Amino acid sequence: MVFFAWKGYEMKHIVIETEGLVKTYRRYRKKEGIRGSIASLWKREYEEKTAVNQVNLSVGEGEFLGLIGPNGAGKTTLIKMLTGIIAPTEGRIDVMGYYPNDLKNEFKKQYAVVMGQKSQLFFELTVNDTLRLFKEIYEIPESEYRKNRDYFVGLLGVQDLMDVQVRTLSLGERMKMELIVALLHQPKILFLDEPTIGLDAMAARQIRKFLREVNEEKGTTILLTSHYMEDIKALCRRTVVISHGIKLYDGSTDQLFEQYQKNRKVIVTFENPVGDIALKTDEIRLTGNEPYKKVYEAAIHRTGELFAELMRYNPKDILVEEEDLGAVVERIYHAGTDFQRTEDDCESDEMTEQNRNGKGGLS
Ligand SMILES: Nc1ncnc2c1ncn2[C@@H]1O[C@H](COP(=O)(O)OP(=O)(O)OP(=O)(O)O)[C@@H](O)[C@H]1O
Repeated sequence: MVFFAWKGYEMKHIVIETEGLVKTYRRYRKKEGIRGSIASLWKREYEEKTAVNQVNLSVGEGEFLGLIGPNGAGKTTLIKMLTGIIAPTEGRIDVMGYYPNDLKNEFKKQYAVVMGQKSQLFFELTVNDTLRLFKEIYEIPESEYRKNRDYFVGLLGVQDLMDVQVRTLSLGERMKMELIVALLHQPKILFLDEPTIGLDAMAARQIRKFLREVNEEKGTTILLTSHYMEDIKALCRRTVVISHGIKLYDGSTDQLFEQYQKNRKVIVTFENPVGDIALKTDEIRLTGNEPYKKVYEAAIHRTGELFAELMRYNPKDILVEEEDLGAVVERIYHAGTDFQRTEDDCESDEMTEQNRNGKGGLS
């Protein structure tokens, strides 16, 4: 694989380091139907799935790192290894001087993990009681607890929700509470797996603002996975892209989008029904066509032209979204293999070596 050096970041004290990290799962496979069930009583068939494959990663203290990749890329598996939930199959892993899967208490007190799809709150308790419970679990002294609670509650503006039962919170409110609970003990590293999943634009924006502030003010190292390019663009100076468990890119987020994001998604709605508005170019494609709504995929440099055309139809609203992650990942993947074919020289050898050392760039 190929690599270009990324000079945009000076690595400070390293808090996460992996070398040749591999996780292979073994899962049971059963053929369909009763015959399959009976056959499996005698002979069980297993398949192996390498979810994370030879990943080298170094994360400096205070970094806000994005981790992106399509479904099944291995992001959650990587986070589970970094937080000690599962042990790696191979490779070296060091998080703040610990081997995470030893699950030492001192280690567990220094990080927090928030998974958008799983809650660690107690649904029957009120928010206040839930926070108190976590104070006890993490053995946080009273004054520190009050100071941290007031700071985070104030920052997210959720003072009015402290006495309500967790089960009555909306999705966005619940995610805010998950973040407060996770940060109460002032962890050095915060792992976030899809924290804005399912949230409306307003709640997602508030959470992004909050996370930026926590990273800047408290110096918390944050590792964020998200399917939303907006999250990554707004928050992470550096991004790692993985696909099929392999690290494809490790470097500047700006550079990633400049080089590999070619299109924008444009969604336009109308008061009155409108027929086809197709532009005669491959660079602006109509991908959704309903009487009151059209969806386009347009090359970034041609969006102006598209807007001009749409304005002629008196649109109610025009929304511009980032391109889907899958297309960007595919482009990175092909860029890597094309480059490898044409520039098989000393420079790329040297770069590949640097990449093995986990120092960043297209791998
Ligand atoms: N416990 C498990 N046993 C067997 N295979 C697993 C297990 N957990 C995950 N996998 C497989 O490993 C691969 C990586 O899964 P993982 O959940 O890490 O991906 P992901 O990048 O987080 O995906 P998503 O974005 O969909 O959450 C997938 O192919 C998945 O089916």
